[in-house]
Amino acid sequence: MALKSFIEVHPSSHFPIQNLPYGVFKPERGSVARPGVAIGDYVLDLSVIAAAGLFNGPILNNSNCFHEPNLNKLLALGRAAWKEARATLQKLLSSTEPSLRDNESLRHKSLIPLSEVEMVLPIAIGDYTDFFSSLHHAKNCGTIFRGPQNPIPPNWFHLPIAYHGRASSIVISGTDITRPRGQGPPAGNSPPPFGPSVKLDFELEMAAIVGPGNELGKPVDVNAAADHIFGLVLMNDWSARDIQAWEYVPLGPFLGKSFGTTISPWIVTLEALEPFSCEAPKQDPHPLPYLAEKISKNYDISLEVQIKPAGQDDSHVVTKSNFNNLYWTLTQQLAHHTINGCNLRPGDLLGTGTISGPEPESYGCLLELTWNGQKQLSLNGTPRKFLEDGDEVIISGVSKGNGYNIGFGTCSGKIVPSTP
Ligand SMILES: O=C(O)/C=C/C(=O)CC(=O)CC(=O)O
Ligand SMILES: [Ca+2]
Ligand SMILES: [Mg+2]
Repeated sequence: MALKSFIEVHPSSHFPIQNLPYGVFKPERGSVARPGVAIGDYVLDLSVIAAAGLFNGPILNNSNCFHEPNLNKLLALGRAAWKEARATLQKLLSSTEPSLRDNESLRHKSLIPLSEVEMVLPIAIGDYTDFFSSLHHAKNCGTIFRGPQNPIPPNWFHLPIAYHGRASSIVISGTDITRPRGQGPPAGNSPPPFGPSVKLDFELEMAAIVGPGNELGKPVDVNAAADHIFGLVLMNDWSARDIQAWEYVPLGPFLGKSFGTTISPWIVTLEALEPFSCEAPKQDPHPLPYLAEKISKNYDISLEVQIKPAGQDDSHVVTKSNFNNLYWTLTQQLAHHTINGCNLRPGDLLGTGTISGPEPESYGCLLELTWNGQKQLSLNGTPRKFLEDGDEVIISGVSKGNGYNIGFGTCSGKIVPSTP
């Protein structure tokens, strides 16, 4: 029989007992942030569960990792600790286990309605890297930025291309994004125009949260790389296409992407996603030995982006994609990142790159959806080429199982005008 919680969970909920995603929250304004897991419409306060001595497995019984304002200590402990925490929490929340179910005062202290809490960034992010792993996205961007002759650079099929992103401007879902100002491409011999970006875009992405990481000089083997990934979040790599198009030659994205990156508050673990793992696309040419993995895994996660235009009450779906559109796997990305000896640390964030599918309805950003503004979208009659002030972008992600969902909730942000 399917695992069931004593807490009522609606079948459409993203957070059944099979999921138990991790986040960090404040029960009320001004209170201290602490780790929790989502269950139905509640968050379970893990600092209260730890203080009650209920993390009684061999690895976690004396750990203070649940009394921290972020998850970095838990991330550093590695897969054995994560498995122990999951087993403890699934048992504690199950319908047949009395220790929390029948303890009214503990239930009252540890289970808080999600509607009452403030979610904060769940990790301290030391470094953020963004990959470029959807073939469709690479092809479309290449065509738009560099022309149709050779849209995909020759290195693309041999390595997961990436750039170093900016960790300081990563924000939690719900944070407003200020329209960036900067230089755009000049027309003819005129000087470059300067001002608020006129081509502000979203990018539909997910990101991996790094666990223990590796010592400087010691690469991670691709077949062991999954043990270094705690879980996934939704991510919006906001991009100013005019700033980007002018600045990116030859060193890659800089100010066109460093003004804000939004992540969802809940980290869904790889354990919870395991039932939705699927074969990754066949790679041709065969990758070099350090990237050739015994098991090449993707995940079946349905992704959707909605835009709620300025001044309107309803949001409109602008694209539907799936995580399984990625060509390079998470484990190949991580192994490649460390192959030169570069060290990854607990809490590092690895963006997948924009997740575009093959069909125009599955493109992962407005640059592709409107072909750099040559076409416009209709949001129930409201035209859009790029984002306008007041527009809200809402990403959601879910894996649909037999009678339950493993969901990510949403990742949203609203554009506010440039500051002069
Ligand atoms: O093709 C380019 O020059 C740039 C493409 C991007 O903007 C993509 C980037 O941020 C990586 C990604 O999201 O896939
Ligand atoms: Ca990106
Ligand atoms: Mg960004």
